[in-house]
Amino acid sequence: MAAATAAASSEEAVKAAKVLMVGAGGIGCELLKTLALSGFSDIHIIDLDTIEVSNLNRQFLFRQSHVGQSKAKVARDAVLKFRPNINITPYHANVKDSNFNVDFFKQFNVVLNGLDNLDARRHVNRLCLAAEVPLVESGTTGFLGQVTVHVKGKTECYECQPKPVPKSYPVCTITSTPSKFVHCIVWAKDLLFAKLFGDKNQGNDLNVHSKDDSSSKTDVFERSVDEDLEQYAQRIYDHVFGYNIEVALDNKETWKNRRKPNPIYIKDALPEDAVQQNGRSRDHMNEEQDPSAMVSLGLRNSQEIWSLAENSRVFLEALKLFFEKREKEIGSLIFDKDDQLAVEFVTAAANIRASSFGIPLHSLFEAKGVAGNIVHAVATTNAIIAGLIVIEAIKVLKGDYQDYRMTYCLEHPARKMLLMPVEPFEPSKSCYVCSETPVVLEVNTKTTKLREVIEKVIKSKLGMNLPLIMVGATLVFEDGEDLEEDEIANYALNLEKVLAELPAPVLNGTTLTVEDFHQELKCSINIKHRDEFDEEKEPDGMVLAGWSGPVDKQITSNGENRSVPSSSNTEDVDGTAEDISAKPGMKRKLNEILEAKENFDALENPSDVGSSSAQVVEDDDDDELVMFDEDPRQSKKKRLQ
Ligand SMILES: Nc1ncnc2c1ncn2[C@@H]1O[C@H](COP(=O)(O)OP(=O)(O)OP(=O)(O)O)[C@@H](O)[C@H]1O
Ligand SMILES: [Zn+2]
Repeated sequence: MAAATAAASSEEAVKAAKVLMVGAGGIGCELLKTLALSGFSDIHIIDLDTIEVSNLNRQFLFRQSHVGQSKAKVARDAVLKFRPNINITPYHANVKDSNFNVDFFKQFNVVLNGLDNLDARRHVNRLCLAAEVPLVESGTTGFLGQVTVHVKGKTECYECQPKPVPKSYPVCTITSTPSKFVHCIVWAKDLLFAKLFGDKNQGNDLNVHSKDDSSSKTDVFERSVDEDLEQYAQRIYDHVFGYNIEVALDNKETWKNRRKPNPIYIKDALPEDAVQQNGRSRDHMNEEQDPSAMVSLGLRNSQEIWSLAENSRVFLEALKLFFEKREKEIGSLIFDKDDQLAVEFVTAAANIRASSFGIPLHSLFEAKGVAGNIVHAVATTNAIIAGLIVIEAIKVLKGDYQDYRMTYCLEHPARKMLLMPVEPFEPSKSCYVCSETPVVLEVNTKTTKLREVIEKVIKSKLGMNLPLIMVGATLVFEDGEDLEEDEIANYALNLEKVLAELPAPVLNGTTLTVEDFHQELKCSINIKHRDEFDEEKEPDGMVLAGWSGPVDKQITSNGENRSVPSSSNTEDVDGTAEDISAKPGMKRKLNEILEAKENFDALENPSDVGSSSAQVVEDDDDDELVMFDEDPRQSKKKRLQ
């Protein structure tokens, strides 16, 4: 649907508009209210989630009695109470569902995002481009926030600019030489928790060897059928905090210039009778309640720092509770900051490890913040951002593209400005999403299987869900539900073939055409053969150039990238608030405007972009502040005229 004519008044434009809101969370609730109060009368809302207790502090359209119900539907009902004559159409669904296709998007004059994850944001960006519907995109992280406008052919799209890569840690720091509490948390969460309760087939760098390795091939983390749970919990404790540290100490070189860790065995941390007594009061626990080590141990204050003994008790108890009360989930658990028992386990494990390495211990509340990459949401920021979304939406509806602004909400006023408007940029000519520019993939075509290219590049980096891959006129792979059996078998064979041996061989100079019909995105990948890759620097064994998307990773190096699972209610790392630092032109402008050092810090660190709970708590003092240098690309970049 074409934007209204430039001559339209704001009021007329608003009245005539049909808008789609994606996300009815922290920003979404504010946005729906502001839209309704601004005169919008045809609003559609998509949100896949149901209301949780933790949403109630800021998602003010929801009440305790709504917990468990669809956010989109409850938000609609709440707003209709004070604006009964408007139309609000809720969809309790994932925006990535195939019925929300290009035709669906085309019915709207503007799309407004109040999302909390990169995956969904990219998807909406692609559909808006395909449907030629303007997108107003937003995100907040604590006090920081931003609203950006994306109009095909006029401004850059959401994916034109690279998003900063979230902080990653070398695996050896995590597994062997932690120096900060966050390193212990990553170890406890991504290695130990994953090893004990997650998918056993997943790679894991946790050292699981025992000294007489040659004789014992068994995984020390496996619980044998007849092993008493008490014994098992103590054995794991002694293995990871005692034995593994002793093994690490054997490597004298490592500790030449570092403080040596102390191995901790359960007998040192807890007197034997305390081990026996542990969790004794559990019998009084309410069976209805979710199992909690804190409850069964009578620990009440999540803001208090537990002693080593208390952490040890929580560790043993939490481990036992997982096996006793949540056995069915073992093998498929993924750490979730809202899973109390998981947070208790990770806090205790991180603290015991921190004790060993002489790192200060932290409370469960703090540990949860670090583990969940939580920056506490600020309702006011969401309200400000929602207001700005509506302001930009009205400009879009009126066709006032000269006046579009990307607006950044800062933590501290600089030259009395708390809201900083910046003119949008033109679309990037090298963006594979909104321009036809091919990307280049350097890969060893003789050893790399098609499956690896699909997983590591096409799905993970290019963000395609259901790709179709052509080499010249030959279709080598297709994903989707409507395939014939022989096609499925044929593609399965191709997946396991190396590129050079595909029915249409992929060699140096070959161009792959990749298409995702659902996203209506088509992209060319030019192949460049390379024999060798640096395992440390290029762990994927392939390098994608001309790609500007972010990578959600927590641990890098020695061959492994670990993805942070992306889901709507976790804190996907993505780019909004930090886009600021990623825009070279903006940097210069910011440099002129901002003086306060805190503003620079604030802009460099936030990571999400989620509308509320966002991201990466990064207190790394060795994190260099990226200074606002002149970027050579800037001279080529033009402001929107
Ligand atoms: N793919 C998607 N389709 C539809 N809605 C989505 C999708 N991804 C995320 N959302 C919705 O976007 C909203 C983002 O809101 P917000 O950041 O406040 O998150 P939240 O899950 O409500 O809160 P928190 O993450 O702090 O617990 C959520 O309501 C979420 O359900
Ligand atoms: Zn683009």
